[in-house]
Amino acid sequence: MAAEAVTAASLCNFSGSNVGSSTRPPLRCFLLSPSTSLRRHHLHQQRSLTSSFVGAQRLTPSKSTSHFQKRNLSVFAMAATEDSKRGVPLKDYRNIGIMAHIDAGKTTTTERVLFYTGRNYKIGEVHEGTATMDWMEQEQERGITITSAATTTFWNKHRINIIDTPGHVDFTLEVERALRVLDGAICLFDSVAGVEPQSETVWRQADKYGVPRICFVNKMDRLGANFFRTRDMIVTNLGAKPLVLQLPIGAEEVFKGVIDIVRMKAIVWSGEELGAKFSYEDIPSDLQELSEEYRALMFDTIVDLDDEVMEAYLEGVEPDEETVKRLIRKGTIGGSFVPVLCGSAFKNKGVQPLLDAVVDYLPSPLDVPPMVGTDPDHPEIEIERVASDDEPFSGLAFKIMNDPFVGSLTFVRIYAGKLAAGSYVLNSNKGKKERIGRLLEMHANSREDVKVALAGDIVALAGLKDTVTGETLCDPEKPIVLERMDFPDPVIKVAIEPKTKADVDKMANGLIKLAQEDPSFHFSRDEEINQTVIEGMGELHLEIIVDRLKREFKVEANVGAPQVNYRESISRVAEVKYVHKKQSGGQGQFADITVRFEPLEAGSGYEFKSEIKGGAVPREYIPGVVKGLEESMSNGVLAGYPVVDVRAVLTDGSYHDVDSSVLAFQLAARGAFREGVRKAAPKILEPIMRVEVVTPEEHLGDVIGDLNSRRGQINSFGDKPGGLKVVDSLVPLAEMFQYVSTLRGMTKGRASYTMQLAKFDVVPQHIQNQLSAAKEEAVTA
Ligand SMILES: Nc1nc2c(ncn2[C@@H]2O[C@H](COP(=O)(O)OP(=O)(O)OP(=O)(O)O)[C@@H](O)[C@H]2O)c(=O)[nH]1
Repeated sequence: MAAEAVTAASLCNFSGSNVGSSTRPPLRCFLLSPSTSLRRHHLHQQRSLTSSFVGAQRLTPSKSTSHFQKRNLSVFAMAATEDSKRGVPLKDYRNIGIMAHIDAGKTTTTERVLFYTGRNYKIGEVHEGTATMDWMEQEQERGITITSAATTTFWNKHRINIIDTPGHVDFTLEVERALRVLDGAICLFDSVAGVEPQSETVWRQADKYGVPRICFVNKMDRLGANFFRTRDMIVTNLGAKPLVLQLPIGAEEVFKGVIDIVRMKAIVWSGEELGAKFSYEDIPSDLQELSEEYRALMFDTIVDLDDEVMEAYLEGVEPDEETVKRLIRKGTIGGSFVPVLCGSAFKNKGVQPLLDAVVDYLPSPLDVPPMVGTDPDHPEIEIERVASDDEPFSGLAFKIMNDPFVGSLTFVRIYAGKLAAGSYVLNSNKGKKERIGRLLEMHANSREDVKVALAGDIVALAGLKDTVTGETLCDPEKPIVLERMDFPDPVIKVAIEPKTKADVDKMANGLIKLAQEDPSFHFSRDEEINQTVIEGMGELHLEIIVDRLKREFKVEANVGAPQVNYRESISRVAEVKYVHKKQSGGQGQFADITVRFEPLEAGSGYEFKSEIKGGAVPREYIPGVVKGLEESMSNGVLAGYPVVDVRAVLTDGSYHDVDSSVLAFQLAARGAFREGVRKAAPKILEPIMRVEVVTPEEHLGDVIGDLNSRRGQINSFGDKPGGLKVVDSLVPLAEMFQYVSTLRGMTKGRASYTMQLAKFDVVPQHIQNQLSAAKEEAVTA
């Protein structure tokens, strides 16, 4: 199977020197970004805004909520009072993720973290395909991490929950999901490749969710490793402010360890095998001056965060280690800067200090703003949940996985309160109760049944029936809907058919399960062409779905050619009067409506509004109009694609005392839609992808020529270390199928690309004609 990106390793066959990048720290004295409190206030507001926006869109749960509340109150209360003694105080929790570009070493680093925290008994190497985090078969075969598995581990009496996040662009939704439930993150970079395109995407996503980060410059042992260049790229490519807390001792094959700028000590590893010992030593004399410069720079940066410390510092008193750590922690959590560390996960150097930094600098659930949700029955009312065991139970389901042993597992981040096995909770999005069968704490290669989970925990629940990703589970007595995630609509689809008739039910069952796990995956039955269609975020995404059908659900399927998810919309306002009349024999049908169709901003979807006055269309018939219009919206007039960004306003109409009915108005609405949309200058829209290609300079001409031939629009060019060029472009998705093979062929496998949805735009007229003709052909066939 073709992966959509070529590995970073294959790009970087240049020899490493520090060309163009100074080891010296940049000039001191720079302005800090907005103060901690300001930023947190902003973040808080941002979360609140999102939640009220989402709340307004959400369907209100049915009345059964309150009935259910009464019935199950006692069960919940009983279960929650069971033994729930907290082993680790909440302030010592770290819920973190590891984010990176593909192949930067996320899986290896996670594996090492699990080894050094003592939970991983037998370590797996990624290249041998046995890494324990990659527990799905095809991940092992492909050597890429697709799903986020949550793993609990312990370091220095701190409980660290790690959520593994995927690096591949087709799985950005997984990254978003993980970011939602994290309190902090490690951002990994390959010290040879520096900041790569996918890291930029993930970095922006982390900005969106206000996730504090520390950076780990990995692979310092590789040929071409360059710590300082990566630090510079954190400034130029990510617009972030790095705070260098470690300097490498050597690089490439003579990489020995790191200098700890906080303690002013060298940390040197005795070997490179798993479990190699390290010792604190004096800083090598050739690095003494540089270390002092970076220490001074660190002081300059952190003292700004505390007036008293600043005053003392200006008078020549350096803050002590405890104060330094406190201020680094404050600045990291407040987003003033990002600590930068380095090492080689593969060669077992730098992992323990990285774990110390997670504990020292990343936030606990108490350090981030309280979770804000809404009242299920009154979405306009906001409710806050402080991270505490004493608050009502509130948790968010962020991942569903099919486990071969336990069945379906729902991963939940508990924001507040306690959750007991055997208790009942409320799924407040659906207004349905769920019984908690088993509560499992997940480790990389083992799972532990626990009786009670507490605020801050990430646990897997077995036995839930109705809950899907993104939904809230809460105390039935104190219902809350936490923010829902926005899931992008799929951009690509393929027809799929089981190879044997006997597999029809099995396939349907598999598709239902997979769609529950992954909200960016949709499937539907197209009765017109008698086919099942699956939709997703990219070719690889759908290939993996088909692969999982085969492996997990034992369904062999034939798959059609991928197709783009086009949309239809209108360009101008048009009003139409439509009369539906049938009055020959028996009961007649009569409905008369006037509807105005108005174009809306991109991304607005579809809206209906009634401006009927004086009962021109009686109230009981309006649902008929709504239904008729809604049905038509899924089938545009040009080529049958869903219609978006349109408001339909019912402005006038008339009815007949005997012959009018809901059905007659429904049929009139369909007619009004057909005529009205035709008058409103309909258009077909296509997904346009932002495509970023990184290529050696000698292939730049070919890459650009090829993008142009794909209707691409080149936005900008840039330089990357090692004579690489970056081309930033917008290309219609329809032109990007199998791009990976073309790019490989054209550049001898030395270029890579990333791609994500940028916008929907109007297709050229000749393509519109082709799509309309194809639709007509399919209907007449
Ligand atoms: N030389 C060197 N190689 C490393 C290091 N860390 C990881 N690698 C190698 O880099 C390759 C990719 O590492 P992974 O850990 O799979 O990277 P990943 O970021 O999890 O990749 P995806 O799962 O595809 O996102 C593997 O062959 C690793 O052995 C390192 O510190 N030094």
